[in-house]
Amino acid sequence: MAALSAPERRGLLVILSSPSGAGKTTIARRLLAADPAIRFSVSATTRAPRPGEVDGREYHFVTRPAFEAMVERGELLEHAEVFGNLYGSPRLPIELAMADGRDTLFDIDWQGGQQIRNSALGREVVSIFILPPSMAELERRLRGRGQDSEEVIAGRMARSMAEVSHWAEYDYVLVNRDVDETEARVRHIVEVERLRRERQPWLNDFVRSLSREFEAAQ
Ligand SMILES: Nc1ncnc2c1ncn2[C@@H]1O[C@H](COP(=O)(O)OP(=O)(O)OP(=O)(O)O)[C@@H](O)[C@H]1O
Ligand SMILES: Nc1nc2c(ncn2[C@@H]2O[C@H](COP(=O)(O)O)[C@@H](O)[C@H]2O)c(=O)[nH]1
Repeated sequence: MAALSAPERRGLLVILSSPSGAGKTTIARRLLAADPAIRFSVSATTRAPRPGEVDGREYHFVTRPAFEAMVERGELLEHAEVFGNLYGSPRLPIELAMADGRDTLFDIDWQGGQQIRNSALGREVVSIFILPPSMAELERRLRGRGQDSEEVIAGRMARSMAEVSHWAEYDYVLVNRDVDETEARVRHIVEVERLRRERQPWLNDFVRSLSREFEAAQ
């Protein structure tokens, strides 16, 4: 009989969203370092790189016409304008990971989260919204990051409640007070979601084998 080509389990699409500065990139980096079974969806963006950001690692930095051509060719699973720049998740690496039963982590805004949840891949989505402990702390974190001008920080603070207003669309909501605690909670969520029955197709064969063993012992 031909070998089954289906993966042992379906890959998860883990979406992290939050107002800018609440800490999702920090949490995403820690999760990726701790869990080699999960890969990061490197977005395309028209935003300029921040100091230390590397093309192809944090983002694929592209021009607006190049981004628009990707949209035109259907190469992005979702895309949105955020803070005046375009951002989008390349479709091909996500589909390859899913076909292989590997998990993908997204650091995207609510618009992208909504588009992926409403796509054909929506059943595989686990969405997590991260809240700051307070708006004053959010502003402190944006400033403390030391990578954005006062004008950019003011723009992101001005948009923060618009992002927060989508919190109830997410499966899980965490307040990021302590980074170790938030990381641990996100890891627990991923572990538990991997154990959902529908994400373990091999269980059908396994339970059939238990049944055969049971019958043989009668
Ligand atoms: N629990 C925490 N306590 C204190 N500082 C934190 C915590 N989590 C993250 N930070 C700090 O807050 C700043 C913003 O975090 P980060 O860049 O991860 O936010 P973000 O949500 O990814 O923002 P953006 O949407 O702009 O990418 C960073 O300097 C980070 O080190
Ligand atoms: N809809 C999408 N949003 C994205 C994507 N990549 C990042 N983002 C979100 O944009 C803001 C700003 O990010 P920054 O790196 O400029 O601070 C933040 O909320 C990200 O989550 C994407 O592919 N699609």
